[in-house]
Amino acid sequence: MKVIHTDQAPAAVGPYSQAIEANGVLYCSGQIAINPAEGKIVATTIEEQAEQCCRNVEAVLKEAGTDMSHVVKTTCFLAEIADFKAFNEVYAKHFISKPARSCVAVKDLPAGALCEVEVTAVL
Ligand SMILES: CC(=[NH2+])C(=O)[O-]
Repeated sequence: MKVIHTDQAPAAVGPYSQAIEANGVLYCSGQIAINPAEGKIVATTIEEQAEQCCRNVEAVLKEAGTDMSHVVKTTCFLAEIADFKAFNEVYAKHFISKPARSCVAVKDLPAGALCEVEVTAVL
């Protein structure tokens, strides 16, 4: 088991690692739209936040030596299901290989985020 950490993605906001590699699988924690340089969410719209989430995911994958094309499953959380279409438009630009996905709306997300993206990748 190996802990993955990069300063190019936000530091954890709770007791978890950015990702854990185990048996050839990379389990990534959910990414909210924290800008790693600012240490806080600066994006305001769902499109901007989805973009930042995807960039954060990409940074963690890169640190682990992989990329979006190796993602096999994602779980996406939205604070508002009304954002589904706008979220999808940004998401689709990043997850070209269309991994399996579950997308749900939840009551609240950490730090008041509008969305969160969690991925699992095969190394
Ligand atoms: C943001 C996140 N992944 C968490 O567990 O709070």
